[in-house]
Amino acid sequence: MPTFPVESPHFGHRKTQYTIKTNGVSYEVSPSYYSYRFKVNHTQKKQILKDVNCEIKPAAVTAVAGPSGAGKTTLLEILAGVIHPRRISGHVVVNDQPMNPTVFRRVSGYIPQEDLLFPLLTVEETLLYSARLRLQGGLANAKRGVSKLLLELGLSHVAGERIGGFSSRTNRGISSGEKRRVSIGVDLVHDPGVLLMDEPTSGLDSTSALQLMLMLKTLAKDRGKTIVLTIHQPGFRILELFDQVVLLVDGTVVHRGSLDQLEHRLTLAGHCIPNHVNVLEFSIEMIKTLNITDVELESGFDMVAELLDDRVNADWYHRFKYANSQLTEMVILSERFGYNIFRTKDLLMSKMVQSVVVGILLGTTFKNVNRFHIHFTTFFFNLWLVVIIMIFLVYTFYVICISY
Ligand SMILES: Nc1ncnc2c1ncn2[C@@H]1O[C@H](COP(=O)(O)OP(=O)(O)OP(=O)(O)O)[C@@H](O)[C@H]1O
Repeated sequence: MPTFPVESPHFGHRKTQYTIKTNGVSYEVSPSYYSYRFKVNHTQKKQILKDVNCEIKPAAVTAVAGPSGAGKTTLLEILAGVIHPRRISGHVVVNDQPMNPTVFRRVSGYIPQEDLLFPLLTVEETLLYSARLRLQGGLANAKRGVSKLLLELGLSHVAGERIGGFSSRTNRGISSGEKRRVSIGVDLVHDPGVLLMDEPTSGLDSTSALQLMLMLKTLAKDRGKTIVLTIHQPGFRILELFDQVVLLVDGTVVHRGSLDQLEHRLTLAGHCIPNHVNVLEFSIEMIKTLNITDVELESGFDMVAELLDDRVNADWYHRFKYANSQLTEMVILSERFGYNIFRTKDLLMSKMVQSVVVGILLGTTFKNVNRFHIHFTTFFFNLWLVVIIMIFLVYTFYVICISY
C-alpha cells in the first residue's frame, strides 16, 4: 500500500514530489456562513465552485487564472487544505491518496495575497524565527538555512533591514517585491514540496514580477517543487514560465493544459488573437463567447478510481513529527514577541498608562455602590479595581500581539 511521504526537511536535499488532483470538486457556502462573513442577507446557498477537475503536476508551475470572482482563491484554499475537504463535495488527492489537510498543511506552504509580516523585525530575523520554529537542529542549523535562503531569494542585500510598515512614512522598510519574497521565504524555510500562492505578483512592477516568477520557475525546475499560483494579468514573459494553466469562469474550469493548447482552442473556435494581447488575457476577455463544448477539454489525468480508507490518514499523521517541542515553540514565540514589544517602547508605555488610568476610572465608579447599601467591603473594591486594571493590561497585550 503506498504511503504519503513526510520527511524531516533538510536544506538542499531533494524531497518527494507532489501531484495534487481534484476530482469533481464543488463548494457551496451556506447562507448563515456567508451572511456572517460578508454581512449580507441571503436565503439560498451560494455555489462557488462547480465540478472542478484538475491536476497539479509536480516540479511544474501551474497558474490558476480567470476573471475577478471566478473562484481562484477558493480553489487555491481547497488545494492548500485551508478549506477542509469535509466542507466540499468531490475529492482532493495528493500523490493518489486522499488529502489529510492537517498533514498536508505542514508539508506545503500557503502564501495568501496580503503579506503577514512583522514590520519591526529585520528580513533575517523574520526568516530566522520561522526557521527556528520549523527546523530541527537548533539555532546553528536555522542560521545555515536562512543564509542559504537569503541568497536564493536575492535578499542578502536587505538582510539587516526592517520589514517596515505599509503606510508608515518613518518606517517604510523594504520594497513590496522584497516583502513578497520574504513572505515566500517564511514558507520556504522548511523546504516544503508544494507552494501555493495567491496572486504573488499583485502590486509589483513588471520587472519585480518577472524576477519573482523566474525564481519560482527555478524552484520548480531545479528543486522539484510543485507550484500553484493564482494570477490576474500576467505579461508575455511571465506567461512563458507557466507549465500549465487552469482557467476558471464562474467556478467552472473552462481550460486546463498548456497555453499552446488554449491558443489552439481559440483558433478552432474562430478567434484571432491580436498581436499586442497575450493568449490568457484574450481568453479571459473572450471567455463568455468561448463555447467549451466546441472543443473537448484536454483530458489531463485519469480519475482516481479508488480512495484509500482513513487508516492511511492516521498513518500519515502519526509519522509526522513537529520540529520542536511545544515548550521550545513557546520560548521562540515569546522571544519574538519580546523583540516586537522592545522595539515599540513608546507605544507600550502609552498603552500601559492608558490601561491603568482607564482601569482606575472604571474601578472607582463602583465605589458609590456602597451608598446603595450593598455589602461590598473595601477589600472587594480593591480587588475589583485590580481585576479591571488586569483586564485592561491583558487586553492591551492582546491588541499589541495581534497588531504584530
Ligand atoms: N465564504 C464565502 N461566502 C460567500 N461568498 C464567498 C465566500 N468565499 C468566496 N465567496 C464568493 O465566491 C466568489 C469567488 O471568490 P474568490 O475570492 O475565490 O474569487 P477570485 O477569483 O479569487 O476573485 P479575485 O480575482 O477578485 O480575487 C466571489 O463572488 C466571492 O464573493
